[in-house]
Amino acid sequence: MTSKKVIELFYDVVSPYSWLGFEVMCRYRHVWNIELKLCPAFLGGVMQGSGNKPPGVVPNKFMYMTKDLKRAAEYFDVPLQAPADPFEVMFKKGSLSAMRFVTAVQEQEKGGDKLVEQVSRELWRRIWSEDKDITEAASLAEAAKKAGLSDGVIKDALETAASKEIKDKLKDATQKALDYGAFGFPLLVYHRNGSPEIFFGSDRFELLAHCIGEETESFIFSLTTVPSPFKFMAHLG
Ligand SMILES: N[C@@H](CCC(=O)N[C@@H](CS)C(=O)NCC(=O)O)C(=O)O
Repeated sequence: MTSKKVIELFYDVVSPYSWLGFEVMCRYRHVWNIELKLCPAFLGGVMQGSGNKPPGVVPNKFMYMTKDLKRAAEYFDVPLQAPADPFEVMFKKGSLSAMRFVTAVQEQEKGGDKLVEQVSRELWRRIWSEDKDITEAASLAEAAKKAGLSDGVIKDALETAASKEIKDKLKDATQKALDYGAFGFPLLVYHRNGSPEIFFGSDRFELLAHCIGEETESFIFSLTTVPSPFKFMAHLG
């Protein structure tokens, strides 16, 4: 039995704050005594199921988020840049097919989550760094190829992404987030003695560290010392 504390991370690649939360948790899974479970889900379903509205539809929130994301991306060292038309990207095109694809990759990977981690990161990079499409099959395949998936895995994932099994799996993950009390993403769920405690957003890490018994001070200082993969990848071109 693992002595590690289990933390689930619910996210959607349409959500820029999820990208920040995802990168920080992927870095800290190696520093904290935790087992991180990646839980791809559908933010649109969480919004609908919880009766919430995307923050971007309130003009002042949209303006705040635009600035806040810029400084948070710099702080967390994530190459996040808003697309030219965030409304089209987030609300017209959306992420349903992309999240089904990520779910299909996760299903194929059974047990591990390296491919899910990498393919999620490449999809975020497309939408939230390079202003590229994530709805077409060719776009998903390109992201998966960049993430290091083999042609066979990509072909299978594209085929199964449209199956009832995968659609239901994504629905179940979304419902699970709602059952925990989600109203937005990222959602972190810490299982404290078998009882789930939820944290919303990428700005709750100090509190999470405190709750899981990790040193808050070391977290703050090591924010800049835990290597960001992006610096390393920049050298690779
Ligand atoms: N303060 C949070 C904001 C997170 C956030 O706005 N997430 C969006 C998706 S990108 C959301 O689901 N918002 C729901 C809400 O604000 O009610 C952070 O810094 O991470």
